[in-house]
Amino acid sequence: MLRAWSSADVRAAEAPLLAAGEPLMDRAAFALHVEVVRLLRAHRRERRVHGARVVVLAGGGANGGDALHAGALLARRGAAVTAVLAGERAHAGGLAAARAAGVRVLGDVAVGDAVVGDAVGPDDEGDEPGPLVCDALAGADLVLDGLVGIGSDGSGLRGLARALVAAVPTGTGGGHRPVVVAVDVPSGSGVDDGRVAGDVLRADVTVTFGAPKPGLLLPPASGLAGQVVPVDIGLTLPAGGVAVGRLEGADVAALWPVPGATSQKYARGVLGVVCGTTRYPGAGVLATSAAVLAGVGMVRFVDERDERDERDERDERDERDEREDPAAPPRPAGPLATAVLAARPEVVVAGAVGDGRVQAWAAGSGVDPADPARRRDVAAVVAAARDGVPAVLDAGALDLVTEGLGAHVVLTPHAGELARWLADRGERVGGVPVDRDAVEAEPWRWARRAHDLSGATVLLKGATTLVVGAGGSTWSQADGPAWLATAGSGDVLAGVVGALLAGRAEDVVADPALAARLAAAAALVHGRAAHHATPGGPVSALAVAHALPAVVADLLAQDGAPAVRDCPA
Ligand SMILES: NC(=O)C1=CN([C@@H]2O[C@H](COP(=O)(O)OP(=O)(O)OC[C@H]3O[C@@H](n4cnc5c(N)ncnc54)[C@H](OP(=O)(O)O)[C@@H]3O)[C@@H](O)[C@H]2O)[C@@H](O)CC1
Ligand SMILES: Nc1ncnc2c1ncn2[C@@H]1O[C@H](COP(=O)(O)OP(=O)(O)O)[C@@H](O)[C@H]1O
Ligand SMILES: [K+]
Repeated sequence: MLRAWSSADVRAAEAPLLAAGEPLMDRAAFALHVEVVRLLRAHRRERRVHGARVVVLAGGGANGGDALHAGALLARRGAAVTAVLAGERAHAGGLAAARAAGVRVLGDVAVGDAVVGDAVGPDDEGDEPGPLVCDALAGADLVLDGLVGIGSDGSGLRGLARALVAAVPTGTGGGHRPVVVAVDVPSGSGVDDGRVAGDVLRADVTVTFGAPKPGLLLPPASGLAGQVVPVDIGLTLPAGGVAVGRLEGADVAALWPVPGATSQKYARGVLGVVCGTTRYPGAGVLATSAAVLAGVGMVRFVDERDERDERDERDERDERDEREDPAAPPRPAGPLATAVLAARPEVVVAGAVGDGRVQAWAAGSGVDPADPARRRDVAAVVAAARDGVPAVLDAGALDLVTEGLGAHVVLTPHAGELARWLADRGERVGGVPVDRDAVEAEPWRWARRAHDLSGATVLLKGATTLVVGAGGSTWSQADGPAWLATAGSGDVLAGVVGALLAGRAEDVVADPALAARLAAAAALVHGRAAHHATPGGPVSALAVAHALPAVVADLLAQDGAPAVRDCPA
């Protein structure tokens, strides 16, 4: 499990060690330079550090200090290092180390009595990089982004720092692009909330100290961090203070409901499904297939009834009452259930919500809000969920969700659906109703808001899927390829979430916080199934469902014990 702590927790953990004179910055810089050495060896044709051209972008705080110290270590190993000072001051120790190691320093900042360099800013403001800086960036093998770390307020870089980021070659059109290593965090990104305001240099690797920060796991900032490499600098972080977590394979294996030798299908969990309509049966097929293939004990699929069916049933019941005959004859499957049975013959068809017991529900995928009969079934599921039955509510069930649900209920909107749900409840940003762009700019904020308003666990789908559960506990999963953005893949996810809720229903009722971990586990398996179905290529939703058994088997075949990859390790 990867866990992120807030910058406040990291600072609090640093404070006593700094007071005791522990060389935290030396540890950070040493680990940073080791990672840069690895990258240079991997990326340079010459496979060595000697002669590599490295540019250090250094802000005026300790983040710049880390970068300058690492630059000094690289220079001592023969790299040609140029440091560009972006602040009105520079980290004195880092600058001294860099100069002593032969780093070329460009910048206009005053350090002590001396003015260092003259390479920045042909204009009066000094916030345009000069030609020496641009040349260094154009020829760099690797750029270290040490402009600002956890000292940033996330409102966007300013001044020369912003201009330097804009001057780093992006490689568009096949041009040269240096490897970019972010120091602690990509400079200027929202360290604690994942916001991105203004330009942030996209990193290939972020070397982060003490613990990952939430912004490295939270979109949109997480999309700019590249590979996150946590470095242990000896901090002790508060055990209960994790701001955001990310499950890994072993954690999911430990959560997965696995039958024992004496298990039977009912005890393993029955999932009731109200997904799809006669007009759009696909969602019924996909959600049901996914639940079966994720290993649920049994699926009870609630068939769609139109008004004529309901009239016939009423007449038939009245006739039975007259005959005093209590036994209802089995109802033939309608067109929707027939389509589902054709794909999954093991499914049991029910005539209505409440016909037969279930441990959990999956409802709403592929249900059109304008379809009154199906919506009544969905509403019955929402009522059951309100009464305490674990449930996953998707798409066409979301607008029936109001406040006061518990965290045993998992909502699975995408950004557009979440925005609509919030806007319908009067949520506004900048004076206008919340829209998809607002949710995509601050997905954590709005997923938490939806959790606060509904009481439910909220799984917000996207390239990175966020889950906010009881007490605001947050999981961030980025396990699937972009090919997973294909019609019907959300229906598959609903089926997987449902299978897990059914398989662990008793545990979820006892501890609703578990629902968020199960939902995150479902997202991981869903993403991996897409990779597994067609490695590197396009994937259909049904193929994702069909890959589930193999992915689950792979996970379970690994050591089932959760590997807590904590930081410090
Ligand atoms: N203490 C230690 O031993 C250890 C610390 N560690 C490291 O310290 C980092 C935290 O250092 P920190 O607290 O000095 O803050 P930091 O992130 O450098 O930012 C302050 C500087 O940024 C500037 N700046 C701010 N906003 C800006 C903007 N929008 N646009 C442009 N500039 C902006 C601000 O400028 P000013 O506002 O002063 O003009 C100031 O110069 C942490 O992330 C980790 O890397 C690790 O090595 C572990 C050991
Ligand atoms: N760029 C992406 N990379 C990886 N996964 C994605 C990406 N975009 C969307 N997804 C995933 O694809 C699924 C799409 O679900 P959804 O939007 O409900 O589609 P549908 O309604 O067609 O089933 C979600 O699980 C989401 O997390
Ligand atoms: K940085």
